[in-house]
Amino acid sequence: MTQAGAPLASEPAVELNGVSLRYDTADDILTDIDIRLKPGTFTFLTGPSGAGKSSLLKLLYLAHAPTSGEVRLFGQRTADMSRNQLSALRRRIGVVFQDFRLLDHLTAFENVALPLRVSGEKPEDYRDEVVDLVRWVGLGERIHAFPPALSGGEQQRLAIARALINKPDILIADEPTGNVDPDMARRIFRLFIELNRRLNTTIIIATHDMHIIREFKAPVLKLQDGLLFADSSYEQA
Ligand SMILES: Nc1ncnc2c1ncn2[C@@H]1O[C@H](COP(=O)(O)OP(=O)(O)OP(=O)(O)O)[C@@H](O)[C@H]1O
Repeated sequence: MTQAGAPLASEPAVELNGVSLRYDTADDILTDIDIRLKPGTFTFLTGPSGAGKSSLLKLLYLAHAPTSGEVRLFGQRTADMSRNQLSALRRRIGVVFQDFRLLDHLTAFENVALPLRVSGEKPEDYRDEVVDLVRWVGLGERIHAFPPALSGGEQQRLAIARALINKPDILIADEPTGNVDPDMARRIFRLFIELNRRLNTTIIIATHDMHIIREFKAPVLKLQDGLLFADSSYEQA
């Protein structure tokens, strides 16, 4: 089997083949989903509340395994992987969670640095990189603040910085503008677009926000009753 490493240019970054997901319920939450996303693409995932968006994202960031079908990332079949291989693959995926999951007792700087600290890097080696990233998301003045003292938009941007510190090949964000006003939502999306263009990061964003989808024209995958549809209506906006 291929080891975790740089994606082959010809392989999709994300590939789902006939994926279904059922929790401990009788019915499928997701049914027979096929997705292929090339490296460097930007994709929206939308659909009504309860349609299964978060569940689908969890399959992509390897928090759940599908009930049937296969999930491949960077051309590698994830079902056959050992724990170490899955951990290596997860390090290539940045996730911005719906509820941020920031640690309240750590400063903005420490929250962003945490993934590097956990992987054994020394503060003197990562300090500048963390400061640059915190500035890039517009929180340079708030770098020593603790999350409870930050606004919703500031916490959101801090969660984005933390998801990016490992320079992931894939960024997955679940409703990243759910708690912010339209101006802040636009500002956050500009960061995602810049990241996608500058670093060729593959980006998948679940959102209900049709204004954002229309404004930032990108392919849309729509979930409805557990089925996935490609929606090209953004082209007419
Ligand atoms: N761990 C779980 N165990 C059992 N059922 C679950 C679990 N997680 C989600 N569900 C159910 O799966 C369905 C899809 O939930 P999911 O959170 O994926 O939808 P969503 O489209 O992200 O919704 P929203 O837009 O409201 O966040 C819902 O009916 C939910 O209750």
